Amino acid sequence: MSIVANAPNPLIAACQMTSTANKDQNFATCSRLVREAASRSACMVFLPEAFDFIGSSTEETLSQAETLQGDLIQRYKGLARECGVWLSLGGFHERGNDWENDRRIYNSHLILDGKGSVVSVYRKTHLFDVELEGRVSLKESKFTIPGPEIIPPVSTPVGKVGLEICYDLRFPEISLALAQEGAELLTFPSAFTLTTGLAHWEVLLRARAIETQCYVVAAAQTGRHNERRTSFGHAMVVDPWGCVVAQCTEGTGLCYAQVDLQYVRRIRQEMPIVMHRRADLYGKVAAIKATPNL
Ligand SMILES: O=C(O)CNC(=O)[C@H](CS)NC(=O)CCC(=O)C(=O)O
Repeated sequence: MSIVANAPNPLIAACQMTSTANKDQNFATCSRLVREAASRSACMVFLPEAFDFIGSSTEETLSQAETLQGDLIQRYKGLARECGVWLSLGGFHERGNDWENDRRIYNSHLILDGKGSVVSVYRKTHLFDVELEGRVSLKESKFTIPGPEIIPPVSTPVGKVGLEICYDLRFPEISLALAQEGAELLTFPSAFTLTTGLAHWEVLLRARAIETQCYVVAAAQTGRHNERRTSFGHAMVVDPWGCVVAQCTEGTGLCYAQVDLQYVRRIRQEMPIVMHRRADLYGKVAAIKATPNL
């Protein structure tokens, strides 16, 4: 144990919640969680994908989408300012550029600073189009535009934060790219399905932490959102050695972790995997193209 009284490592909080279609109710839940984290001196709070709402149909989802200038983000800006905390708003249903014509959205992850300014926006690049017979059927691309780019890590009071969302977790290339650009923490705000979460959630998060030597912060949706959607939960923080250092219990709540950037540096020094990478060999893997449906 090394809790140094005069030089505490900054504290972060990862949230877990059950969004419904009711935006006001979800905001009330999130603002309670953020206030609680702030009262315990967390300096950055991470909210999950779809912290704004989870609709029970495509129509309901689209009808509630807003722009970054809309009322909801305005309210979150006020919350960040009032509490003086940085916020990761992981997975906002953002109206796309050509909304009037195509009614399509982005799945957007925003970072707000402690004054309430938007300092970064990442739009989810890998969309969840998955059909597991009798268990999972989601086609995100039906109403979502894939983000065009990876966003460089953002400097925050807890370190350089790389932005991802949920299903991005399954594509190690984006995590490696963010680590290469200097990320010290990777974020995966999520709404993992129960089926895939049981099988894959923790092992994927720990793998991304170990291979990038980053902290991994994964806020999560949990429980039953409507008659058709249930999420896995298990919001957690993993340290750069792959240890789960915080995890939420059942239901709505938070878990806390201290971020030790010295530890990141030490692990990278002791096991310099970046130096050992054989980039000369992997070209073919990175270049694999999607093949048409089998
Ligand atoms: O639909 C919304 O409103 C918000 N978006 C989501 O919940 C997204 C797309 S449907 N969910 C996932 O990516 C689950 C990934 C997953 O479960 C896995 O990779 O196994």
